Amino acid sequence: MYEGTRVKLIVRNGRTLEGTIFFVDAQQIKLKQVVFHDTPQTPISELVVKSADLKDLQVLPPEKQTLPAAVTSAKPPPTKAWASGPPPAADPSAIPAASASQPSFPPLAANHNAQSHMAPVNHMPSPPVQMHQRNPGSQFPPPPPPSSMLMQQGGLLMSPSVDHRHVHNGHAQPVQTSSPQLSKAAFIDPAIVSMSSLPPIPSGLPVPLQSILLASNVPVPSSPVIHNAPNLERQQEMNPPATPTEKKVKERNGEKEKNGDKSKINYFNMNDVLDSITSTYVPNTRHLDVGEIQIRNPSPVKRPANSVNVKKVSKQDQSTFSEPAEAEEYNEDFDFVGNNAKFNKDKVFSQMLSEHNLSDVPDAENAVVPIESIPKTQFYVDGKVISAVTSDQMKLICHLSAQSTFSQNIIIENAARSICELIWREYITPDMTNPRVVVLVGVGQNGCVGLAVARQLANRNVNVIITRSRAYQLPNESVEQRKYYLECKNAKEAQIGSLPVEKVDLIIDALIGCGLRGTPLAPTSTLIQWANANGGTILSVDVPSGMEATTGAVTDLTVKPHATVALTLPKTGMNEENSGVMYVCDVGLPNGLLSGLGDGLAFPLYGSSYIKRVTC
Ligand SMILES: NC(=O)C1=CN([C@@H]2O[C@H](COP(=O)(O)OP(=O)(O)OC[C@H]3O[C@@H](n4cnc5c(N)ncnc54)[C@H](O)[C@@H]3O)[C@@H](O)[C@H]2O)[C@H](O)CC1
Ligand SMILES: [K+]
Repeated sequence: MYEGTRVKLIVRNGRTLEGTIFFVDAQQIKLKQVVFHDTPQTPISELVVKSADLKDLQVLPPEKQTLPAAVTSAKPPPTKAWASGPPPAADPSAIPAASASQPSFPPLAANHNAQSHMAPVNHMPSPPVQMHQRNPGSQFPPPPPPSSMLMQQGGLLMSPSVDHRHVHNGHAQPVQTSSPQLSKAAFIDPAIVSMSSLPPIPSGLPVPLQSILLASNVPVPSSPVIHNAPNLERQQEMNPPATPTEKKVKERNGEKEKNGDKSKINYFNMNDVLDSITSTYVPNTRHLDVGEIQIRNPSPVKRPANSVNVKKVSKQDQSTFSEPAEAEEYNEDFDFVGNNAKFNKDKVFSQMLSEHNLSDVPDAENAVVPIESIPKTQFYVDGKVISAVTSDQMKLICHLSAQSTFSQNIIIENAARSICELIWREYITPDMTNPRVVVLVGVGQNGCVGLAVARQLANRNVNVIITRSRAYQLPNESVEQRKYYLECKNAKEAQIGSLPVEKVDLIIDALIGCGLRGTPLAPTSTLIQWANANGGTILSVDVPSGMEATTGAVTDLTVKPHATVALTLPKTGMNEENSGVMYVCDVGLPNGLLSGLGDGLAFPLYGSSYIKRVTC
């Protein structure tokens, strides 16, 4: 039943994504139509999230079952940089049009100071409701408010007061009263329950399902989940025959008892849970036969007599507790939110087991996308969060700088100087005699930076050879930068076929940056293969050539660098496996120009250095 359900996940690296479930089992949730909230312009058609990588899961209401509209605005107009060479020949693996859409810059954090470009304090992933509120331009419209929706008012998280005693069509209907009150719910968003706040999952149960369960476990005051307890009673009266899962559960409970373990696994109907969540979000929908959510040792709490947020626990409600008690004990105000952690989660897992016989699940290991390869929007410099950008966002940065009166050659020079700072510190050291450096130069702006690095090194008597992937066809910065380089006394340029076979000391990979389209074609691919085979230390400019900057996707025709210096900001696809040691460098773009990108980006605090180490 949950196949086709659209869900919102928070994964281990703190990122939020939405997708439609098409398969779920103990190890994984397979999603299609996946959109990361921070990179909505780059939807991913299929994604497998390992259970171990899940932090939270929320089932979205039916209104959100469709993929957010793709950004259809025109791609950035061609810049001088893009005119630097014709696109590669038709390539079936070319990046689809969607990735060329106008990038957007969602805010990174509420406390980010855009004007000063100060790195914000690290923050926890925001619950969806708050995220929508913070990002009015978001392509994700907020869902209809759940009864417990949090509201942000005056910097405090507020929960609207809800009186559930109103009844419509025979069902309790939440009615929001006028004055929001600060409530306990302010600190627990029932729509997305933090797993860390809940007790450990019993062993032997399918781990990813805990998220579904936790997400569905919305014991907010007067939740329809609780209201439908009578249905459970009816169900129990009917005493249906035990399902295979139920049998398994009984067996396990038997074993537990034998081993002196008093805890019990309970049986749960997952479909009902998911339905119930939907009904929590969507007013006027039927309330469902969900009464099996159980609370262990629920504790009554006293509330002020005049509180409108009071919910009496009825006798019916008690059947939802795993250890039902005498009616009197609960016939008073009950703190459902406070008792959140006591709800029994196990039943859901058991039901899921029955629907997906785990022994039938194919070995999905190969299909699993490690969470590390999911694009990251945050990295760290000196312990502070900095943003990462997709290739489209980077193109927008390049476009803005190209459109401004600020000279491209200044950016190129700054990038090269910053990279040289690292080279002199780490890669060409005084103990080296006559170090040999090969600079692989592409036809775009990435190549320009390589040419400027080559000049800086040649000026200091380093034995430099450049090799271009292609001759330049238009007058542009590439032509200018090559001319400047060739004006150095000891400048050398080699044809592709005459590159040294013996190991060189350093290879500067400046073939392709964010302008990659599809798998590298010859002769660029030949240069990539040469670099990987040479054995010399490779330093990539901006991104390893041949790597898709947004996703980090690599092929056999991707440079495998020892280190990568990202220009301006790291790219979302970067990690230490595909990029080596990661650095980010200041290219000196005026910060007023960058503020035109919106206030969502956090830049490194460079201090006296122009290049900084980046960590995940
Ligand atoms: N503000 C900054 O940080 C700046 C960064 N810059 C760097 O410029 C690149 C983007 O420049 P662009 O010219 O758009 O693209 P590339 O240099 O990455 O290369 C495009 C070039 O590559 C060829 N190409 C594309 N795909 C293939 C392929 N599959 N096979 C072979 N060749 C391919 C194509 O012909 C294009 O011409 C950015 O990443 C930074 O590194 C700038 O310095 C400006 C400021
Ligand atoms: K590169």
